Amino acid sequence: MKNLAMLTDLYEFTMANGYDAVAKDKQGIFDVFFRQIPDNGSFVINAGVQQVIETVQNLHFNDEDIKYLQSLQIFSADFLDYLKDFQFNCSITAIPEGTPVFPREPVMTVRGPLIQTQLLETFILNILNHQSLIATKARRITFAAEHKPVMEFGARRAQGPDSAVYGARAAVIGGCTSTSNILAAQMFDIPAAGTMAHAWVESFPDELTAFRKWAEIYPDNASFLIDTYDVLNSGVPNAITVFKELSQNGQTVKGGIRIDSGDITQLTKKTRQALDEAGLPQIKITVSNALDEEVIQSLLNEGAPIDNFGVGEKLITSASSPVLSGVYKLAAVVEDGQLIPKIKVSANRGKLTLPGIKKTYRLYYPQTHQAFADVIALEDEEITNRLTVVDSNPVSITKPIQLSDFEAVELSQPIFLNKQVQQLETDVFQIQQHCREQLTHLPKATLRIVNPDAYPVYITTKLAQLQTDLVNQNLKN
Ligand SMILES: Nc1ncnc2c1ncn2[C@@H]1O[C@H](COP(=O)(O)OP(=O)(O)OP(=O)(O)O)[C@@H](O)[C@H]1O
Ligand SMILES: O=P(O)(O)OC[C@H]1O[C@H](OP(=O)(O)OP(=O)(O)O)[C@H](O)[C@@H]1O
Ligand SMILES: O=C(O)c1cccnc1
Repeated sequence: MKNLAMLTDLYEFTMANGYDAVAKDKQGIFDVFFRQIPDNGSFVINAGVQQVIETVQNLHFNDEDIKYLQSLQIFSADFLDYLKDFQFNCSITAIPEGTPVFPREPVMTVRGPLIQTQLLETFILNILNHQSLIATKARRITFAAEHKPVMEFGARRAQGPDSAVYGARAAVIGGCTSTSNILAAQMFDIPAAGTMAHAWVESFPDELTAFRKWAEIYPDNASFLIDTYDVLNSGVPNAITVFKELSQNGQTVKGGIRIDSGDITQLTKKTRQALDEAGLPQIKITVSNALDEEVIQSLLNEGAPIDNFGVGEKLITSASSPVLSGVYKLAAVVEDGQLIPKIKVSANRGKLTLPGIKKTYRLYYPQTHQAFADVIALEDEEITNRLTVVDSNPVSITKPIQLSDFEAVELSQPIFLNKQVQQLETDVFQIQQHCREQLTHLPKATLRIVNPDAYPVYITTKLAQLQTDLVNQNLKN
């Protein structure tokens, strides 16, 4: 992971410089959370924690950085010395990657010297917002694909190299099975997959020769792109001819075809029929062309016989909902050993923050192990089997609710403590498996991609009281 120490907004540096001058010993506790879910979904798939940890482990300011900051002529010599000898000294708890998370739940909490916690804001949000956005989109797309393999094809349309590489990682967390992006495949141990481009077909005098040459080089698993000229009148018959030539020695040939334009339902139905009639039922059909969860759902509803999907631009850019506005908010400071909860009260009541150090619990029915709500509590609260809670959404006006007979599982884990990485799953397919497993416990109506049911996220009455007290106190000041 690159050193992202300088990937921060100027105001983080000016505040850190100020803390160095007037609040050197103060500690800060910051929470990362989301308020709104992309595509009117009901949850986000948490992703990017590993890259945050790799970044903080490698955080330093080199001579060039110090020289540049000095040239701005706004930072004290003391602060620049502090940066020169920067020793990362914060602790981080986080909800594991792949976990579905809901609005207002702290997905990551950073605690440490205010000077440091402040400097981390921008790159932490940059990493978590990006990867969680793409993992969430990938979950929608792979859910629509009904567990047929989805290959990530987006590198060429991603918004820059990092988005291609880390987007491919996030896409796998959200459910993709492979990527065409060789760098991401190499870095994260993801199967590399692909077919061929129109250029291969065009580079030969005719399509049949193009397929034959490809089959000579890749006889064990040839995948032909059949829409360069005419799918049904040229692509399909030529592919069948070459598959038959390949199987002349009596072996069952493995392979596939890809269709990348036109009405995919009609073309795949006719292609499937022709392949089956030619005795080639094992040949797989892959489709691509600006696919997303809506198109995929529509194709499968129409009964299109598709084995694999290749999905690029709409996935890697989360085109239908390209922003995840996760935020990093101060929840408390520690001054002279005393914890002081903090709150942001803005004109927009929806932006009211949750003060104090908190824990998030997922509540399950003990018999079915189905999750029915999450609760955010203050860290020292005991979550017993009887609990009075209120809606966590500050704009909703509802009465307190009694919850009983549940199993509560805390979602966050210590990830980085005493300069050491604690529990951190790094295998992307293990993370994908965790995601899949977690989703099986959520209500079916919450998983829907169109108009999903909102999943309840509550706060304890103690936390609600602290929030109200701090609002009143701050309005008085
Ligand atoms: N049966 C279908 N139902 C819903 N959407 C479909 C269906 N078949 C194709 N699509 C989608 O419709 C969109 C437009 O398809 P079309 O073939 O017109 O694309 P195009 O980009 O104009 O073609 P080309 O890639 O050849 O330039 C694509 O997103 C494609 O995936
Ligand atoms: O459509 P996506 O979901 O991004 O999938 C990847 C696209 O990339 C390739 O297209 P190419 O770059 O050759 O462009 P074209 O299909 O628009 O001609 C491929 O043939 C797919 O159409
Ligand atoms: O291998 C493929 O078929 C592929 C790879 C990237 C983009 N479009 C298609």
